Amino acid sequence: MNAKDVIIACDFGSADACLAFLDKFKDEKRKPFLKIGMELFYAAGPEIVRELKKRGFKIFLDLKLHDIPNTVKKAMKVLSGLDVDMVNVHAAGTIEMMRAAIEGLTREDGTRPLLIAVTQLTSTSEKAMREQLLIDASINDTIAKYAQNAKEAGLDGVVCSPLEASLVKEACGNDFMTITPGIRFADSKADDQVRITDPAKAREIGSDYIVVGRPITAAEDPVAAYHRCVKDFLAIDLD
Ligand SMILES: O=C(O)c1cc(=O)[nH]c(=O)n1[C@@H]1O[C@H](COP(=O)(O)O)[C@@H](O)[C@H]1O
Repeated sequence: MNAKDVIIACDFGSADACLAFLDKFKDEKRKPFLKIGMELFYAAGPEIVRELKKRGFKIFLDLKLHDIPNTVKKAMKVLSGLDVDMVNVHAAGTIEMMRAAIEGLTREDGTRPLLIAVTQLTSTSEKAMREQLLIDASINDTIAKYAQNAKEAGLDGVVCSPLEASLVKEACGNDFMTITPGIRFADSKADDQVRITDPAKAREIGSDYIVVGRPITAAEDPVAAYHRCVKDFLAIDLD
């Protein structure tokens, strides 16, 4: 069975802001799994990744690569050297691009970080997909197909909304991982997310990892919000 965890999206504009946020978690028994996305990586560079690895955090480096296969392969080789735990690409880059990503990511000793593919962003509605991207298939069929492509390329799983976790498992098997942003507590606002649900429902549908940003980072008490996610998603009481 896949490991399950809550990943905090550290979407901050500087290393200092991120480290100040993480200071709030310094007395926690459970070290949170962290996601570093474009904002923090572009602001603080690889150094913030090294610093957080040195502090013992697991890191999902979310740079959503999407380019020609050769470029993705070479970029992945660089990211692999950062010793992160998980990285991602856009499945829309094709099976060839995803295969190149794995090649670049695989180190000389055969090890590599987990590689997952974004299917359709959780901010995309079926209407936007149809009218702007000219994809006529349903969201569910599109996600199942992109997940199958990712599996065929040899990836470990996909990013999708928690609402689609069970259909990905049906299409690709239980071991194929589902990493699911688009998490909101029933009493929090959706912001720019469209395909959302709460941590308890994500657990019920079968997500392996939930990715939670603003409901934790913008909360009055981020540690309490993290505990709430862990309790609802993992049934572990940290209080
Ligand atoms: O790849 C991702 O992590 C991702 C894919 C996706 O489809 N939707 C999505 O929201 N994300 C990321 O997940 C995080 C969600 O943040 P919040 O909306 O603040 O919880 C952000 O850092 C997004 O970049």
